[in-house]
Amino acid sequence: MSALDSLLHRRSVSKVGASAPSHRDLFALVEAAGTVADHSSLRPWRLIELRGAARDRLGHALADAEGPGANREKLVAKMHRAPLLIALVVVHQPSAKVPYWEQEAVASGVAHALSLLLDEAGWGVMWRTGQQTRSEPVRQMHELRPNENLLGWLYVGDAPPGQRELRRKRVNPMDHLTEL
Ligand SMILES: Cc1cc2nc3c(=O)[nH]c(=O)nc-3n(C[C@H](O)[C@H](O)[C@H](O)COP(=O)(O)O)c2cc1C
Repeated sequence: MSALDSLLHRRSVSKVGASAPSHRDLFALVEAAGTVADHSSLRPWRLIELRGAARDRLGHALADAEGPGANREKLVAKMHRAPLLIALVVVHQPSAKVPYWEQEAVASGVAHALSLLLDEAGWGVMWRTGQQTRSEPVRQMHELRPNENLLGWLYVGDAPPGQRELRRKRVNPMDHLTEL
């Protein structure tokens, strides 16, 4: 499939099944996603796989971040919407030339590319975040270093069988593209 076709047919899948790509399955996709444009090739990103009980620990960290009113059970259950969560991490590299925002743009590009590649490989994927994404308990649960921040998680599992739902509405290029 061409990049054009892959993008036009991509859909986020909110309800996925119990199978997920293995650690090894991800290698080729991560290698390809890592080819995005990257000023000074700083590689300012990394990914963390969360499977099994790691998802429970994330639910508890989100509940800790929310405080006393949190519905802990519900938050833990939400982390089980997919068998694999891939945490997206921007790793800020010291650089006089490349500011932080450019490095976030690179990490975000990797995340979009990986999401597209997983979709093209037949997996169901959805990028999710939440208000507590950059909270201290969630940082600690991921063992982030001081120069790292989360960009959310790709929820990955097998796509439901049958015809894929087509994109409801495409953007109108004229609304987004101008000339000077
Ligand atoms: C950084 C980022 C964070 C997102 N967080 C959420 C989220 O927490 N919950 C949600 O329902 N959708 C979230 N989305 C949107 C979905 O991933 C998805 O794009 C949306 O449901 C539209 O579906 P589509 O990708 O098929 O157009 C997020 C997207 C991005 C890029």
